[in-house]
Amino acid sequence: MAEDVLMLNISAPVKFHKKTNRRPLSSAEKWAQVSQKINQTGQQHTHKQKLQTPRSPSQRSNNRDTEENGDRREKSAAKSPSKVKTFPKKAPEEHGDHGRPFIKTSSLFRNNPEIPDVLSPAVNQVKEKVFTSNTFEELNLHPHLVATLHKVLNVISMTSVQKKTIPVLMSGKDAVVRSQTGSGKTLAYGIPVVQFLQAMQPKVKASQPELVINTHCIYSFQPFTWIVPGVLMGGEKRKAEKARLRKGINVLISTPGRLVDHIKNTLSIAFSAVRWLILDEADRTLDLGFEKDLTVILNALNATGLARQNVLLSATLTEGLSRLASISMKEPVSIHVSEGSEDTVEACPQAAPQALSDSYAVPERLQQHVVVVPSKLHLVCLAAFILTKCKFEQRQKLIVFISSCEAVEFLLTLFTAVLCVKPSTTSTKHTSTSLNFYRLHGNMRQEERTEVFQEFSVCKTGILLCTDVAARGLDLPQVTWIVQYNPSVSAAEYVHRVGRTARIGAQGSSLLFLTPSETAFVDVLANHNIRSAAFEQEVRDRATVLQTDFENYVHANNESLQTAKSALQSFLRAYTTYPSSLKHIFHIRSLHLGHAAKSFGLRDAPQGLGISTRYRSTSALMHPLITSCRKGKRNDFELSYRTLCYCNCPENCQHGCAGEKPTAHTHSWQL
Ligand SMILES: Nc1ncnc2c1ncn2[C@@H]1O[C@H](COP(=O)(O)OP(=O)(O)OP(=O)(O)O)[C@@H](O)[C@H]1O
Repeated sequence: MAEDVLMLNISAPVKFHKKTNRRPLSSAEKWAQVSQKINQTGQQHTHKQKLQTPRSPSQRSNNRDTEENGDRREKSAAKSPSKVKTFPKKAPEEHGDHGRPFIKTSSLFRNNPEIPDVLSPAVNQVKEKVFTSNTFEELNLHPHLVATLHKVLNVISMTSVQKKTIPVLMSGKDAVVRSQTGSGKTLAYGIPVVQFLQAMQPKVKASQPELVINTHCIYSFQPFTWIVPGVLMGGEKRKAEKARLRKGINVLISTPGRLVDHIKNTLSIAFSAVRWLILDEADRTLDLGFEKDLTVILNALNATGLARQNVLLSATLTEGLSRLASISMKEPVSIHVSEGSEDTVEACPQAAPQALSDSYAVPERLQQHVVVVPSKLHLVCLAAFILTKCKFEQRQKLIVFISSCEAVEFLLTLFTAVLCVKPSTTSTKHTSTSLNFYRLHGNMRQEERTEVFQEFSVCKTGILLCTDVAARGLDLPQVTWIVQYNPSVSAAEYVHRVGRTARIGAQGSSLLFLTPSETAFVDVLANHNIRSAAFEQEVRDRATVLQTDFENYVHANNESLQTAKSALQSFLRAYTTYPSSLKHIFHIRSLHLGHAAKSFGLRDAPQGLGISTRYRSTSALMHPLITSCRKGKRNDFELSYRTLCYCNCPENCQHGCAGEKPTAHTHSWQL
């Protein structure tokens, strides 16, 4: 990376602050200054010109994007925008004009791989209608149950999956149910279960628990006081859970692992009384690790010999489920909610899952986007997107998916420190940029997770940085954007992630970050009939200002430096976990370590990464990373981005898309 070096004198801003006796400017403020300048000088210019930092006449005379030109722009942008000072290109060991050492850092815009055109393959989008005109009164339910649906849950008409599933389950049959995310699957099984429990005679006594096991939440219906739900999940104290079981519950909600734990260690579970087994997110239970747990659970249940109703549900059930269906179900009815497909198929255990195609439905009013960004620019692009949405637009609620817990923690700390402006103590004006960051990942205590979930549920605007713990099943209201900062490990997980928005008929958008070498993932998604649209973008000058702030923060002390390094390591580790079917797209060898390091605020590829004692297995992977370093390909970014927009909802599209073919729109990120 020797030729890819930018000299920055980071001590200059400190001098400037002392002289003026002002507090240091945050990135957001620096950007605001840049934007203001741009607005003042560039009102009548073209869109592209508007977004560029004003240049000297000599610079303006040469608009060609030569390397030298690029260098000059980056150098000037890396300084405080109000006091632009350029430095001649010097050897890394040289010193600044006051004897202060220059910091060596690689340029953001050089040696990036070429950005290929992302051609979105033709996709025959699977569509599912969310609502029907039918009401719950038609179902012969207990009047209290219907009243609770209306008054407590504000639910009047049935969704398609509810209309198809509730009668099947009330007739006592097993079912395999697939319908899109946010279409009301929980009530599709919750209502029959509550109807069943309220009708039982004699009423269940707390000391003789009837169990309904599922892996998802079920609503507590207030009028039926004898219906007592209880939850078992990792992260809670086992003793408290045992006590809860002993008191008596008749709806047991549990994760597979925790239930197995109790099967092996707790005597308080009366499996002989189990009447229902519901596996929500059933395809997930087949994932590595869970299948073994599930076998233990099924064996424990089957040992009782009692008849039981079984239900499997997910938005992404595929034929891979046949094994599970054959061991756990009796002649299940396959319910597949999608327009033009066989709606409800009576089937034998083997046939039912085969009736499910590989095409996943996504919510009709979801607009999906892909942005191709070189690794080096990932961090600033994410920051730019967050600032644009949450600072310049109102009521934006974002969920950002990140591949590891450490990276979530790192980005939370970095963004809070660099992007969130603290209120000025000298001014009465509240200058705080209202960026509310939250985080959710598997290394948090259960109580903490619940707290964050509740806070983010009720907040009007905010950014949730999370891992895939938030990808499935969570019903968070009014989420406007799903950002996949690191791509999901499968098309199914993509569907669940984007399904956290555009729920129950609402509008929503998603943005998938890919590096140039990962663009083939778009084809993988298209194979499952998932349609995406391309973004292109540029953020040259302001991106460099921001990147410098990130790097300064990370390199300010040893602690933040180590945190960044371990976040990078965790990202690399996560990158090795893509399934072999996707390794041709997401292979650790095609990652450029130096560029990936940049996206963690590190100035260069960390030297000692491979010697880490904690992640010895990763160290072996470092060598190919360094040797696979790609050099020399220059990347020209545009200052605006174009969207190729395929709208699933032509009637709601602000761009006027017909929905049939992609339409190009030009946008700008207001940095
Ligand atoms: N008939 C209905 N009318 C209005 N709202 C409903 C109806 N049924 C369910 N809802 C609401 O829709 C939201 C989504 O429901 P739910 O979480 O059950 O979806 P899901 O299909 O299980 O999604 P996922 O696959 O993501 O888990 C919830 O807030 C729920 O209260």
